[in-house]
Amino acid sequence: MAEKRNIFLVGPMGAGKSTIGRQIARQLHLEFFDSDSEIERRTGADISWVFELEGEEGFRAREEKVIEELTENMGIVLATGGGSVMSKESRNRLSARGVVVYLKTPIEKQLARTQRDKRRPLIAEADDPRKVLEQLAQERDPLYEEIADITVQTDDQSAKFVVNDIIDQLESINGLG
Ligand SMILES: Nc1ncnc2c1ncn2[C@@H]1O[C@H](COP(=O)(O)OP(=O)(O)O)[C@@H](O)[C@H]1O
Ligand SMILES: O=C(O)C1=C[C@@H](OP(=O)(O)O)[C@@H](O)[C@H](O)C1
Ligand SMILES: [Mg+2]
Repeated sequence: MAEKRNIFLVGPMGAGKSTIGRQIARQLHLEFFDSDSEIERRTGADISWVFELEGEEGFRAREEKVIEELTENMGIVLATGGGSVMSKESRNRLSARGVVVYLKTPIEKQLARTQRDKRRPLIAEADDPRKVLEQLAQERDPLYEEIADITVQTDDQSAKFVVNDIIDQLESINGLG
């Protein structure tokens, strides 16, 4: 049997990492994790509360720890938070321990898909969410590119289409599918 490798989803807020990651896991019969959900489970607080109490720095430390531990697994799907690639350690762990799928998404789509919610304080509390997303993209896009094994555009494609596209591409990578 082929070695069971991990699948890690990276990309900006609203790219669909959590939604698509869960569906890929279901289709491939793999266990699914979401770094934000894991932080919420461990702290008993929602993401915006973690930001409020511990600042972004505190949240990033938790995120790095969760990624460190989850990347030790074998045969999981992990949806990361959009800022996880800011950590060099996390980038190294993600690229060493699985196939990294970058969900590339234009800011227009990100805005449409991200309503005010408790998981995205960086834009929920911003006066100009578009500007924030543009700044984050400038900083982070090269980091997503740096570790991506597969890049998928998620503009107008349905989540289902994106899931099938990723699974097709995973099948052509040695050891998966
Ligand atoms: N390909 C897609 N097409 C349309 N809507 C999508 C797509 N992918 C995700 N969504 C929707 O966008 C929103 C944000 O998706 P989510 O998975 O939370 O993104 P992320 O985890 O990357 O921030 C959700 O409401 C989800 O249903
Ligand atoms: O881009 C970011 O810095 C963040 C993205 C969020 O996750 P999603 O990418 O799943 O929305 C969440 O981790 C937090 O609000 C910070
Ligand atoms: Mg998510």
